[in-house]
Amino acid sequence: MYTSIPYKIKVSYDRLHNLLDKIIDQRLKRRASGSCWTGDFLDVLLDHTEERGPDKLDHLDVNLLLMDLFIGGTDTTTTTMEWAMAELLHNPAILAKVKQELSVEIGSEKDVQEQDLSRLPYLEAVIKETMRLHTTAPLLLPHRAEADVQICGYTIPKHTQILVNAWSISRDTNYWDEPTKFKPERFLNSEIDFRGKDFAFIPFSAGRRICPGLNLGVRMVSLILANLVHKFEWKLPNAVEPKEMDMKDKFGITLQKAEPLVAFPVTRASC
Ligand code: HEM
Repeated sequence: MYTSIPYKIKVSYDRLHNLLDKIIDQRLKRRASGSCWTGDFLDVLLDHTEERGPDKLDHLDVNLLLMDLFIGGTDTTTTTMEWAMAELLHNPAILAKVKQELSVEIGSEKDVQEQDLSRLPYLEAVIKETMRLHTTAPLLLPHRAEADVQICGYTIPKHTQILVNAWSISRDTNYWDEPTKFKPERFLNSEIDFRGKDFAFIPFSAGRRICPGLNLGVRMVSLILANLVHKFEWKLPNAVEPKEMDMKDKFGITLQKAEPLVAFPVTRASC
């Protein structure tokens, strides 16, 4: 099944596959013993294995679906988080604005909660700008034409593999002013969103195959970033100046930082 992928990745996939098998088996035993239905995602999927009809899944379907979510949801969110933190440390004036927003809206005593996120427009702009400048999946995922199509005078034959360069789109000077600069302000008082209707900004893709984890991903990244900034001061190692930080990227399915970010958290009280 995974014959065309590198050996190291295959081993990780196999381990994840086995781990998920164990979790599914445990849950099946619990369900068979009559323990209560938790209503979580796994229970809902397993309910579909007991159905008859076109929606019926088997245990392999459940395993592979969960694997898809693990694979789709891990590198993407951690890479976005790392870039967002790196940009904030690289741009102290922007970091100060995020802190200011958090201090006014949340106050120093409280943690940031999910329901607070709608009151943090500057944080949201920082996350959008991170996804624009460091497009998490630069070529999205490969697609394939189901039929011959004509686009702008070009013929795309049926079965052609299509890669959409979302990275280059989000740096196109026809749509973006000073595209290589990190400027969250460009998203303030702007309608541009990443939900697939603005084709100049498609970090989650668009259309039927748009990332199904969009809402979860954005919430996770926003909540974690907000609390990291709100609860800690951050120091760079070896007295590196923010402007000297290495901000180069390394091409891959996800666009990682070439040099992993290293920074030390210091709790507010001990600063
Ligand atoms: C910042 C976070 C994330 C980003 C930037 C992101 C981005 C993307 C992109 C660009 C695609 C390819 C869409 C396409 O062109 O076909 C994709 C697909 C996918 N994502 Fe995400 N994603 C994120 C978080 C998540 C999370 C948290 C999950 C699940 C828990 C997830 C699950 C998936 C799955 C299952 C697919 C494949 C969908 C399909 O094949 O139709 N993603 N994501």
